[in-house]
Amino acid sequence: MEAAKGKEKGASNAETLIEAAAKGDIDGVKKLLESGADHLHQDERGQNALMLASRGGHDPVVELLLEAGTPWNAFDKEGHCAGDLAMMAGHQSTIDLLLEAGVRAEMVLGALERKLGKEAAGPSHEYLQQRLQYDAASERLMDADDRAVMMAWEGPLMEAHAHAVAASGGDVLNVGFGLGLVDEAIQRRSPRSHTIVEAHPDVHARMLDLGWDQRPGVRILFGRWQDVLPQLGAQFDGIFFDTYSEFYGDMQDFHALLPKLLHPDGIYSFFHGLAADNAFFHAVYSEIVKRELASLGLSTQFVPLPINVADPKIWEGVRNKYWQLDTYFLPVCTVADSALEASEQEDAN
Ligand SMILES: C[S@@+](CC[C@H](N)C(=O)[O-])C[C@H]1O[C@@H](n2cnc3c(N)ncnc32)[C@H](O)[C@@H]1O
Repeated sequence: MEAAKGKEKGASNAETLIEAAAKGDIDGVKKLLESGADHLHQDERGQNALMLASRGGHDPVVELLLEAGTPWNAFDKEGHCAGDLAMMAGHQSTIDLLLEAGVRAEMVLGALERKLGKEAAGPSHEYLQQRLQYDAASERLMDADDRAVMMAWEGPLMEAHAHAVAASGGDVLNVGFGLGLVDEAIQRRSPRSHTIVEAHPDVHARMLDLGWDQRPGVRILFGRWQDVLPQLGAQFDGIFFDTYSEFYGDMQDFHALLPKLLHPDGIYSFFHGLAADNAFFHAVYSEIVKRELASLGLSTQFVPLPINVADPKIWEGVRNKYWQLDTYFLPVCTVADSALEASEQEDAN
């Protein structure tokens, strides 16, 4: 009887906490947290106190709940996290608070996972042993599980990536051939040299069938970038990276090669599909990758491009609807002025 009463009181305290958070009642929220109210509790719509405080733009309450340990990344029943609700309501300072919390949490988690070697046995090797299929119109490259490796709707994005990394000619490196969309767009810009790294035997065979090894300035390096790039000893004016079935940790490893691979005046870009099934998670990962590239001496700008892949026909027969958002943030990375100054200073000494 006593236990049941305690449980009832706990539930009603948690509901009161949600109400106080929704109103931005900081004193009420403080008192309820001190009395042990459950800040993880979600109401019938799946919303918790942090989500409601975020929707209302009540920054002091949001800060308090984050400090109390409410996770930034819980979802309500409609699939929205606190950051999505703040974004929908247009509360910029609340978005910034949640973004910072998300970035910090994910960076710590990522570092921990890497330390524990959780990503070591990645799916990449499995992928490289599967048979791939190009459809008749060359609009899709599918793996053996009906997952799309690359789709033609990305054409305009690939054109924009090629423009970013190859507009001024020079020596260009592309990692991952897929449908060859970005490589066609790079070729149209007549680069001095055009190096393509591709690991999958079926894709490599397709490249040879299409005569890519005969194209002007083209050099094909067949193998995983992890194996072929470290010993390359060349610098590029433009680099594009777009692989498949790899972890974020692989991308971090690739980025660690950039100080060697990228010419000081060069431009780096990558397919930015990080956490692309949720707008707020995507923003968190945009910030994480930007900070990590900054630690390698690169400065990143994201160029927003509208994108519309809502038509279900586009995804017919595809198991992985890997894009859900209406804006693509195209990354353009250059060597930061501070990194250039530091290297000039080193040369002078
Ligand atoms: C998404 S597709 C690239 C699409 C390409 N940007 C285009 O414009 O069509 C990814 C490509 O990366 C290749 N790939 C995957 N892992 C790789 C690795 N570790 N090294 C080199 N290529 C890899 C895949 O076989 C695939 O051809």
